[in-house]
Amino acid sequence: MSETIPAELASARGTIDNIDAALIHLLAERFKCTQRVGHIKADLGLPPSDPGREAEQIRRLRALAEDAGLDPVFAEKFLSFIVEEVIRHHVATAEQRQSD
Ligand SMILES: C=C(O[C@@H]1C=C(C(=O)O)C=C[C@H]1O)C(=O)O
Repeated sequence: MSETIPAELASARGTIDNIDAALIHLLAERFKCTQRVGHIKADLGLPPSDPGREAEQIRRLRALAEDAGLDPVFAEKFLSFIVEEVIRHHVATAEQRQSD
């Protein structure tokens, strides 16, 4: 089915695609950084998760979201989704270290 997309819609979608690409690159850099943290923790025998640090991040990101006009509940859910994955990686890194 061929349909003509209005120029304004195509332009908005182009911006969405650019933002999504930026998000993917930002997430990739964040995960490279948390991977380093995972190795440091494994070296030092620190636990994979740090609930105190997470509470501080939630407080900070909720405030940033409110200032930016983003739903703070969504911001917290988004952070928790990412942190859950990071902790899974940290557990795997620690287990790998123990079996080496
Ligand atoms: C990256 C860390 O490990 C975990 C993951 C966090 C994150 O992804 O921001 C924050 C706290 C920790 O539960 C850390 O301790 O800094």
